[in-house]
Amino acid sequence: MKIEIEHLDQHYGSAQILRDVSLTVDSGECVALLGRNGAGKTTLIKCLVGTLSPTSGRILADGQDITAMRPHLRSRMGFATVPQGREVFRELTVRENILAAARAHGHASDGTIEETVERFPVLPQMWSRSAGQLSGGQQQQLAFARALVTRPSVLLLDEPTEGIQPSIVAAIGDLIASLKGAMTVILVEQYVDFALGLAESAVTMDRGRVSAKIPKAEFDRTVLRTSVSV
Ligand SMILES: Nc1ncnc2c1ncn2[C@@H]1O[C@H](COP(=O)(O)OP(=O)(O)OP(=O)(O)O)[C@@H](O)[C@H]1O
Repeated sequence: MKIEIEHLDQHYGSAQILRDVSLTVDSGECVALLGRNGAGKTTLIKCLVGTLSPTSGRILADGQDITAMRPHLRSRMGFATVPQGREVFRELTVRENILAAARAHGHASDGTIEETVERFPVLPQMWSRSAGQLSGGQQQQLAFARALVTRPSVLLLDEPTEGIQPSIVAAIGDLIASLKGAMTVILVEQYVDFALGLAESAVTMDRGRVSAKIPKAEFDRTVLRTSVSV
């Protein structure tokens, strides 16, 4: 699915967080969204998910204006997210977390769950545990599985490596690499090398503004790393 963000502004009260953000992400493209703490990356992701409404501007999905569309309808349309902090349902079991997402999209019994869970060998071992008992890395894998059982066409990832041990980071990197081309991916990351290793293009965000999109061939010639380091 192609995503077009046009002149998006967002405010929290009187504070302007997003400033005239425009960005086009082609169908199947993986774009890295980089920037310091507080730059506005999560706010932009929430505008795409639909949990925040922009003050002005438009968001188009395959040409359809979805700016005012509610989150569950965007989800049905093919948007899925792995939010910052994972936000798994801690009181529910691993199975229940996955089943709830799959069921909401009509994929409870068509083989999608089995096919998805195969990608995360740790999850079947934890199947009946409550999600709150899982380690951070295991919860992150559950959050990915929960997103993927919806068979998304757009995957919005908000700092998937945050607070995760290196072995799981590598597994998450392999997973994202395997998804490339099959869905549009917007990858918010502070871990610049991880993001640039996966993305085909990158944008940096600074005080609510995004840079022009930088193609992979130009990653080394840009100031991407320094513009993000804290
Ligand atoms: N609910 C809120 N009310 C008021 N201000 C907020 C709220 N949420 C975020 N902000 C502010 O909006 C700005 C952008 O925050 P946002 O979380 O989008 O940044 P970010 O680039 O994702 O940073 P981080 O890497 O820390 O998650 C920050 O100045 C933050 O303090």
